[in-house]
Amino acid sequence: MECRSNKELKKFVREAKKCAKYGKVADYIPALGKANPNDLSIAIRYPDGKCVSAGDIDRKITLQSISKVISLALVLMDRGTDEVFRKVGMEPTGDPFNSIAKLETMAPAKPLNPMINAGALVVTHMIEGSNVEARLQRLLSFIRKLANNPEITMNSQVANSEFESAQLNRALCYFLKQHKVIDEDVEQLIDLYTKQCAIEMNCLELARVGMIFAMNGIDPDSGEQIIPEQLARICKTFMVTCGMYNASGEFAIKIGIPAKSGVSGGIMGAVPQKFGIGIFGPALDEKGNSIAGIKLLELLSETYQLTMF
Ligand SMILES: NC(=O)CC[C@H](N)C(=O)O
Repeated sequence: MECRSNKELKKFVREAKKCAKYGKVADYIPALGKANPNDLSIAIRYPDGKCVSAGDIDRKITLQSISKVISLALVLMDRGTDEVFRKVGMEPTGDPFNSIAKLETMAPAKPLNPMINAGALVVTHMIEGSNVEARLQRLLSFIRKLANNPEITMNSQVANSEFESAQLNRALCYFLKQHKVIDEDVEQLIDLYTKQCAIEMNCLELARVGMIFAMNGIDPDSGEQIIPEQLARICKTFMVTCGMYNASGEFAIKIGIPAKSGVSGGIMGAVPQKFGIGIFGPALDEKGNSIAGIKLLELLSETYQLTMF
């Protein structure tokens, strides 16, 4: 059984919205602090082209940490698994996404996984190109293909706002540079990383990207294998084990689908072989996940038995 009507989805959104008041909009990136905590929207994109949605689905949101799974797919395609996993690990962490603690206790200083900031910075470091602009364009053209919109771009106001305030991410970079995990100029890497996080799209496009992962890298509209199957599987596995930060275990038990969230309040879901989900609900819980977005996924998972376990 699947949700195939906007009306039904609206009912779930109304119910899930009730818990938005218990969350808080992220404001450590000042530009994100302006979001309305009561917003909640969702789109579901099926491989047969059908789409159902509820809420303000034209509103664009910045990807933030959702971009980590996309940059990982690109870098795995460009450099192969051996090179990538020499520099970043495959294990979940019980720490918050921006924590520096485990880096210090790991020898060599290898970030535990690509979904925490330390690991994502290493992945972004590996995006190929001669300068920041060329590397950003490379990532953007990949994302435009996944979302099927050649106009997708980044929000420079949000990028600048994060660039000004990303001192913790700078600290992670300097630590990684000291230990020779990265070797580029830190300001340059922060420039590219904050631009990557500020790439924006609406829920429908986010659901389409989720669908490509759900379909193991195939674009069902064109039949093209955009991401090799084995690499799409790796990305989905990280979504399950680390995609919801240090709440990934509870999320796997309660909801049971590969998903990746971002501090803008976005969640991208990939229900294997079935559909992609894009959610926007900016009020976050204490771990940085959309509080109403998780409730909404819980309701959907219960109703339509979406768990993959
Ligand atoms: N969890 C997130 O979405 C983090 C992304 C954000 N740009 C940061 O690095 O802090």
